[in-house]
Amino acid sequence: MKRQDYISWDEYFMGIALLSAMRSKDNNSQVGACIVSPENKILSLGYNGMPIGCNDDDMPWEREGSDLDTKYMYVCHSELNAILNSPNHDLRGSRMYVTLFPCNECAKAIIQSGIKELIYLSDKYHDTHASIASRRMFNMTGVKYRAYQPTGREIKLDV
Ligand SMILES: O=c1[nH]c(=O)n([C@H]2C[C@H](O)[C@@H](COP(=O)(O)O)O2)cc1CO
Ligand SMILES: [Zn+2]
Repeated sequence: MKRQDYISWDEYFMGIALLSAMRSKDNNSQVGACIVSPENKILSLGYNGMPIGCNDDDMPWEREGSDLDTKYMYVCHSELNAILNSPNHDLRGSRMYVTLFPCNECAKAIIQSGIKELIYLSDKYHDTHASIASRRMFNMTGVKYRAYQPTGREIKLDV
């Protein structure tokens, strides 16, 4: 009989999204994304970070202050990074695992790239206009979205 204690596809890909998030330099929100084909092959990964060539040590990571001195002006969201990192750029019909529900800007990129399903972990900005706008666009365009169902399984990495 086959082994029964294996992790599901959802646990596998959300786990990889969480691992990707651990690369983030953001001290408040670490976000990771994993894009997967209908055949369950990983197409791309991303996490929130500064654009390539912008030195992490020279960029602001603050949340407050004058616009130009906050991270928001510069940081590239995990979802956009995952979309832009995909080698062949054909994401039609794929699904995205992301550790935080996407903002409206990422929602636009998700829709335009043909991603058809979104599985998210945290929804901590559920009531913000950005999240409301994302849901509005997903509903209109038929992009399915669902909250990841935690299994309670602890996955420990000791490397
Ligand atoms: O969908 C998202 N994807 C994503 O990568 N981010 C990033 C941008 C910032 O680095 C951080 C949000 O910062 P904060 O939670 O401190 O406002 O998370 C934020 C969102 C949603 O706000
Ligand atoms: Zn975003």
